[in-house]
Amino acid sequence: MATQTSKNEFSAADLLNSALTFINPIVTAPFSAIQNLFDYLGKNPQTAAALNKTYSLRGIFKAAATTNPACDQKLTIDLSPTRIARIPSAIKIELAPHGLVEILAFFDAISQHYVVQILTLLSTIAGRDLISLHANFNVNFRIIDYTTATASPQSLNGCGAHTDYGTFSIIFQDGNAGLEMEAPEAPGTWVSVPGNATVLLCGWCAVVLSGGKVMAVRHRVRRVPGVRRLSAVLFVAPDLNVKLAPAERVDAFSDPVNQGLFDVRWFKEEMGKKWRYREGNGKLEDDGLEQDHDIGDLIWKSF
Ligand SMILES: O=C(O)CCC(=O)C(=O)O
Ligand SMILES: [Fe+2]
Repeated sequence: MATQTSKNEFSAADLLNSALTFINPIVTAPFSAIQNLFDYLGKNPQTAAALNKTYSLRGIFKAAATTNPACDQKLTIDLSPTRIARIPSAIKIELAPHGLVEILAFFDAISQHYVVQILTLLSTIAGRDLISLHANFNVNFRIIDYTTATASPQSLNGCGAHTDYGTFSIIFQDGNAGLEMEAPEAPGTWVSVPGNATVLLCGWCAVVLSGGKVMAVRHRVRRVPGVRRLSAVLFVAPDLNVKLAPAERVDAFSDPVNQGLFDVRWFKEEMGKKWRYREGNGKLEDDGLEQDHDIGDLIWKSF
């Protein structure tokens, strides 16, 4: 179960024993800059459209929540290094004073401090070197606005239940509660995470690469109608060409996973299809569950 005390530093034992670890981050997330950037793009739809054109494959600023009541009721901005590299300098210069510079500096500081440190701890647990599987810095920096100006103002659904796809994620919150984790010992029971906590949790890739020694935790976000909540998430995943397989055969894993038939690129795409469906068009309550069932079926052996 989760440790309730935040720590400056944490150990492999903390990660091993908790589905979710509370951390006391070296810097706090710049929520006024985050709010500025959302507000600016909301008021300047031409800039938002120009920004999205630069990464049309998956988008950068996703605002479906304001038009489509059937999706998660939030806005997101994805600032992965690949996306940032493609944004023309004119747009970067326009957005710089509206939060972009501060937000990127924050994510840089956080990833420089934590990525290798946490991969080192996870390597101890996994009994294999995970750092070499993360050589290409396959990360995403996401900011999220659980806005009140939403297509479905009464909806409680901010983000449906899911397990992150990658190795680990660090979630920063603005003080407003809403994040919930599923109790590992009582599936279906949701425990709220305090709104001012910063949490570290692991995803599917960590489970598989560690041969099941690292736990991933299902989580979701409930909205409070009328309350705006902001969060910032660092997602860290293995390189896209890494084979999603344990170092040694694990009986509980499916044959394709044990044989190394999937790579991270394929897995991300597979999860992404279901994710986009949910973010864009899905039914509200249960599709996170469905997504996890489908992914669980790929990974675990069926008995
Ligand atoms: O906004 C949050 O607190 C968590 C978001 C999340 O779990 C995700 O985007 O994967
Ligand atoms: Fe998540």
